[in-house]
Amino acid sequence: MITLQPNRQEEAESQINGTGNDDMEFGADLVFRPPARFLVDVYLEDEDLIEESTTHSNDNNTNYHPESVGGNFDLNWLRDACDVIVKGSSSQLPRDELAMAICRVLDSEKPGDEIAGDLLDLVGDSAFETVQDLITHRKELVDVVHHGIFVLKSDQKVPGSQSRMPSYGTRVTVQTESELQSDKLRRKEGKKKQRRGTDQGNDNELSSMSFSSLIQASTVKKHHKGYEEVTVPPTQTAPMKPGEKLIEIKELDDFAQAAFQGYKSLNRIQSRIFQTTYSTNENILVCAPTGAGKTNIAMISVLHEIGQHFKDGYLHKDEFKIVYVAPMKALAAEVTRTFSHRLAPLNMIVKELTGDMQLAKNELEETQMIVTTPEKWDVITRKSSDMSLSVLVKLLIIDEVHLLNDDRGPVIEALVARTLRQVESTQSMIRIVGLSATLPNYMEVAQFLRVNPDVGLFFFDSSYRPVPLAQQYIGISEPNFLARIELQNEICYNKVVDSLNNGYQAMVFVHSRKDTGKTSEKLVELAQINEDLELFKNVDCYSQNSLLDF
Ligand SMILES: Nc1ncnc2c1ncn2[C@@H]1O[C@H](COP(=O)(O)OP(=O)(O)OP(=O)(O)O)[C@@H](O)[C@H]1O
Repeated sequence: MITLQPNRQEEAESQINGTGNDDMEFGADLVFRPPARFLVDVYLEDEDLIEESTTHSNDNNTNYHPESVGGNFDLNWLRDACDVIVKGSSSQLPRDELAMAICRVLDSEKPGDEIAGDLLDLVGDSAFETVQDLITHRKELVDVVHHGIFVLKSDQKVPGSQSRMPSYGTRVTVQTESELQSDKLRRKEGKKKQRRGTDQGNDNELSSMSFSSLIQASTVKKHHKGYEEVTVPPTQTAPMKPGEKLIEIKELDDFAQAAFQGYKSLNRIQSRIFQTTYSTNENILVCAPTGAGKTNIAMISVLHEIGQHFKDGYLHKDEFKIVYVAPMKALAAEVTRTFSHRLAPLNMIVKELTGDMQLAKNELEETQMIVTTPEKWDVITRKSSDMSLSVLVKLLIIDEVHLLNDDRGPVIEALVARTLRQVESTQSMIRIVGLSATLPNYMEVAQFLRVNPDVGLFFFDSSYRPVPLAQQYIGISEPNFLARIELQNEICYNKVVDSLNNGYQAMVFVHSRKDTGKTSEKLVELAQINEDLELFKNVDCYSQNSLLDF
């Protein structure tokens, strides 16, 4: 049985990211609980193989729709969904025509509730659940469509570049009933748009493209001799919302500005969480992609705590302690350095307390911010005999809280539980700030940290990355060991050269010190053979090691 119920995560996300219920897209608050799923094994570049490897558990049953592979709602998922619909005869259009028509509807400027009708017209009532998915994942799909258009357009701009799709013979314009229907639909959409006087932009581009070229352009898998390359395109940056602005450092209190020397403004994520983090005592959980600037979020919460103890222009340092739990000793050392340096103008003493760095009793007393690891803080707080330290803790920052799901989870869980018990038994306030990478179950983690999801939960997906991230994965299938290493070095060399030619730098990580020497020798050898040595010269600093010194 299919159950539709309000999706708490979507609901929370819309609140979190600042869209009120009024702006919520139709269907965004509904979650699909799937019936028994069937698997779709997708091989991206080879059409024949796709046909062979796409398996359905029940071809006669049209009342189901494909689950996304690995949670990705991309053009491959759309093609599979259309395949199911076409096989179930609920659409007159052939699969790719249907997929393209859906792309055009999704890419239109209409709001969610309006496109629902258009989508149902296209796919038929029996594919209602697919329409739900299309609306819920509209942004992801539109992003890949735009990426495909971009790739196709840039291919066309390269002089002499060949079309990615082979062309077969002459085009014959014999139209079937379904093609006529598709043309009619396109004309209807065009007329509607013209009437509205809207810019046809991508829509025109989409009309002149075939779905197969679009899917190829946004293809994630390429097959080369001896290896495969999987490309994950970058997620488009979420546009600024109306009224959204970056908070300038000069707007902060004077003492807070001292900790942000060298910064001009908070970034988007920091600006979004600023009010709750700096002006309230709410527990917070921030889930954001790597490199999003979570250290500064911790800093804002530290500054809030400092602000609480600034009285008559004097910081009452003996009234409070801040504990920062970092997942590893090396990170604890780095955090200690950063905070120590940045909080020095406020006379704050920041010390590391880990297995490597012990603190004497008097050192602990004069420290305001303790940077520790989960295990160390667990040991310290377990000693109920010595509560003098923990009673002074007013702020507990837990970095990388997603490790709750890891081996270290039970330790983090224990220290959070102990903190919460202390809050209850002493009726004193200890604010908890959780920082994490993007978590799928952020609602549960928020609940565990006693974060009010309406106020203190902030979830930012990869569209909020300050620098969009494109990823390429290469899998070498060459079975012979030596040939594999040879090929690996060649691929590495080509990637490095591409990067340097584009004006970027490149960093190569290998497994061991020995491999470092070997790999750099190989890169130099290849640079000599290809007469690329100039590219590897370190023009900025001759004295430092360059690849050619190896
Ligand atoms: N407001 C800002 N303005 C300019 N640069 C910033 C700002 N905030 C952070 N950065 C820079 O962004 C980079 C990433 O920040 P940070 O290391 O805090 O990210 P993170 O989210 O903690 O990443 P990770 O998940 O890898 O730990 C750093 O180089 C930092 O100096």
